[in-house]
Amino acid sequence: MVQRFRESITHRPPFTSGTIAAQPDELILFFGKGNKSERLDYATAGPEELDALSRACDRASFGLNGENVHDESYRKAGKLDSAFFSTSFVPERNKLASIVGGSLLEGDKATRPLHFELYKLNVYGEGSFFKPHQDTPRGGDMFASLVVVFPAAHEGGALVLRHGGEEWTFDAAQALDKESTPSVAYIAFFSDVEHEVLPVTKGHRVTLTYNIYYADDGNSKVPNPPTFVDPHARSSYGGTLKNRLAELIKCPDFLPEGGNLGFGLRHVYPVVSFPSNPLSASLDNIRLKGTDRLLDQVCTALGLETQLYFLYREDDDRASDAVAASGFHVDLGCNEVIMSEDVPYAQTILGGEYESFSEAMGGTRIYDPENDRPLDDVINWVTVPNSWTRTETALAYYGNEPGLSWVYADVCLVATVPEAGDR
Ligand SMILES: O=C(O)CCC(=O)C(=O)O
Ligand SMILES: [Fe+2]
Repeated sequence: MVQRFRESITHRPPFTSGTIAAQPDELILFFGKGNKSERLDYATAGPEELDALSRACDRASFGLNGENVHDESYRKAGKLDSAFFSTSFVPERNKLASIVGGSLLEGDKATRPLHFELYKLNVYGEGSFFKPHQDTPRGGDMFASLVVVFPAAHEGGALVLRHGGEEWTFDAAQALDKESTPSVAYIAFFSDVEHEVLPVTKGHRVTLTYNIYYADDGNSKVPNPPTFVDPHARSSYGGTLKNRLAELIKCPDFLPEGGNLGFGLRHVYPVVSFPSNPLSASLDNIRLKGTDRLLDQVCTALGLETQLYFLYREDDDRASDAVAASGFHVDLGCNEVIMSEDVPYAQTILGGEYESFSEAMGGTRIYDPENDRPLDDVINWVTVPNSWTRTETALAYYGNEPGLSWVYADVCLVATVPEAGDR
């Protein structure tokens, strides 16, 4: 059951979808092939204006064995290349780019800047569809596609996604119908996801498609990406997470006396250290996002208290050297210790005697600053802690030579499970 819960955290659907509010100017479209262009406002456009847009389109082709082919038994839709229309809807300028980046990507990938390349405008009139296919990558760093569906009245045209034996459906028409303010629907999916547009049964389904690329070499970092949980995740993925955790803690054999569950965070966060006191770092600035935020909410909703901790590892050579050299000798009785930020750093390092630790005494424990020793119960890691959010702390030590060493701490989340009778 722990395995099932763990999988519900790490196994995410390969797409993100939903609706977002659109500004009035984002719903204006200019299009045309000659010298004069036509103007269309999705907020007010009726069937005639949408028909005019449809007539301005070419027949959409698709890639088959490296060639563009027209085959209306495979794809029936109209298209305009980006040279023939103009829109002020720009994902990087509204919240969509960060929504897509923040919910599709995790870990250090989520901090990489993305480029959204406007690809085509498509009009799917009545009877239009696009049979199952994968999108042709247009360059090495393209990893996903984005479809934005504008609020033109239509029915049908749901997008069906298939990946790893699973299937999902996103009906943009239905999603837009539920909105009372002007909005667009969006869906972004990884390039290896097969997808299909079901036939439009009424009206006009007008979309913009974008190719999504990494816009860097993989080494640069955007320091503080926005906090976000996408609505799809909250409902379906969040629901699974909650059910699996509920099922786990309902079982009386699971941590009967209570205990701690530990989670590695799946996003990168900024950790601030204060220049006036290099031995302090703060968890205050961390606002959890994406999966991490969802997990925190799910734990809290099920009556588990949560807290962020710094995790110090014994297998960090430099830390052990520094500790050994600092002359403290308190046996921690475990090989990893985690502590909240209000533990002064000097105490942290009290865990000397690293060498005497045996595997049998192993495990991660929470440091108790009042008694200057770790608490008895260990952390049961549900997901492996990682080094995506890491602090470096300088530690001066005095041995036969004075020196300076760095100690690393990784941020993780711990949820406390009450004893079986109390949950
Ligand atoms: O319109 C859609 O939802 C998907 C379109 C598509 O798959 C494509 O243009 O490659
Ligand atoms: Fe496609």
